[in-house]
Amino acid sequence: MDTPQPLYSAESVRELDRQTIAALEIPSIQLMKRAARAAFIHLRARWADIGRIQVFCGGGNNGGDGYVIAALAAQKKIPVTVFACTDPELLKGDAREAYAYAVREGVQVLTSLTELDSADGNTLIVDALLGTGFSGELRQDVAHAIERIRKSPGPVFSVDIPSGLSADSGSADLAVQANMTVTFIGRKLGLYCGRGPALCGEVIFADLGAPAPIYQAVEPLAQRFERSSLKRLPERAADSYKNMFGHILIVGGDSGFGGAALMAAQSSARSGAGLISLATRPEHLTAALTRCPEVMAHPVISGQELEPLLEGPDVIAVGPGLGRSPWSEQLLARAGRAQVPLVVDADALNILAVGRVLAGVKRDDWVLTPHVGEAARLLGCNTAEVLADPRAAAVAVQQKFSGVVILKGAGTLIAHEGGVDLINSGNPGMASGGMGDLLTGIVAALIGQHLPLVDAARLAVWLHGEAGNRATEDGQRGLLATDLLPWIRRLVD
Ligand SMILES: NC(=O)C1=CN([C@@H]2O[C@H](COP(=O)(O)OP(=O)(O)OC[C@H]3O[C@@H](n4cnc5c(N)ncnc54)[C@H](O)[C@@H]3O)[C@@H](O)[C@H]2O)[C@@H](O)CC1
Ligand SMILES: [K+]
Repeated sequence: MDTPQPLYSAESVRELDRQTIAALEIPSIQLMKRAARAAFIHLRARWADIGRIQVFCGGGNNGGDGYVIAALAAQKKIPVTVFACTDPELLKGDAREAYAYAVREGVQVLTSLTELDSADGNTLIVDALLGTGFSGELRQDVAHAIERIRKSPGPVFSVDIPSGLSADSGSADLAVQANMTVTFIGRKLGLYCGRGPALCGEVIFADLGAPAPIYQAVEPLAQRFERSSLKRLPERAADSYKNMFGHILIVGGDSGFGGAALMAAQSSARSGAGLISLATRPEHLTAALTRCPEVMAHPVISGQELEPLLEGPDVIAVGPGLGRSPWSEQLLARAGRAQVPLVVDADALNILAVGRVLAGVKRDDWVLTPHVGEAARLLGCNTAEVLADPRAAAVAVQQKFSGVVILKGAGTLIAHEGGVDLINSGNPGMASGGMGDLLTGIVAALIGQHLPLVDAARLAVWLHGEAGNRATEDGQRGLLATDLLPWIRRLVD
């Protein structure tokens, strides 16, 4: 198993920069030149035949990287122009030195956007306006430069991070939309969550030769798990029997929402659960048994009828299609008292947020799976606040309710007692009804097969996204949640 990738804050990467310079015993301008060379190599590999380059430079060291890249392009006889967003006279330190280097190499530096030729499809834009030093509201002059980059028809290459994207949170108002981002020394969390995955294009990491021991001393914000770093289910013994792999009870499916509970049951089944029960409105029984006869479907018209069903299962997943009616509240209240691990999703989270049911309850043995809207309700804030810092929101939900919190998104965050994990899998085709119900069923099935809660959450998020990717052979639009089921089965072993 590989170790996960650490994801850092801007402040931590600055510390890594300092430690790298000290450990390598080189002047800081040399590290800047390394960064620019690494960026230039990737840029040339991707756009070997580009006609010309326009480099947009800011007033800090990210701009400094840009000036060095411009100098390297000039050395290779690629037509290159710099737009200096900050008057070069105002540059300091390494950035000033980098500017002088570009001028020595004959690079034309313009200080007004009106003087800059319009970019065409054969113009590569190098975005070196803002890196890890960006904070607060965008200044007008930089905003104009970003708008200009966004209008250019050709490819865009971002140095370290797309300008306007927050390295710490992945939030952005106005930001550069890149085709490729080469990021230095430490991976920034913001590249992988929130708006990051949509803005960065392909992300390439260049460690610039930073020695491995420096990473020990700096705390990351999160750990990124990929397929190779996930704990998997063990092989099954030849003499296995169904009771070894967990009995899952799915509770949900109020009138009008029967499909959600059924899909959670189906995804549990396809993730290897030994036995599956479904507690739902009587009107959904025939459809459930027709679609998935392996499921033991039970009609419940009140919380009382749920009571005997709570005796058998090893894991209970409550929420898919649960609704918010008195029936829904009764079911959540009963399910929430069961002494087995719980997976809590969808309307169960919305009911929890209101606080009439399970008020003040914290459990170490539950997994909460909110999307951004549900997380906002759980925290009593609005979705914009969650989007402004999804990691902080995931941590806040975890602190309020304990257990494991899966905050779903383009970069899904998993907050637990040991820290925060991030998993990028899936695609925009998965923005359709029923996808969350599948995830709930997968998490429950993996817990039922004895993975610790955090490992179950990680593997489930990856499986879910990867199944979504595999299922897009026929396109992303029109992808249905149930299209993922065969893929979940193929990937779970
Ligand atoms: N420190 C080092 O050792 C290295 C740094 N490198 C580069 O340096 C970058 C960090 O450099 P800096 O710390 O100088 O910071 P940046 O260059 O990322 O940002 C500072 C600049 O952004 C402007 N700025 C900040 N907030 C703004 C806002 N809200 N609106 C508009 N403008 C704003 C500041 O006025 C300043 O001009 C990294 O991202 C990386 O690209 C690389 O050269 C590798 C080595
Ligand atoms: K940048």
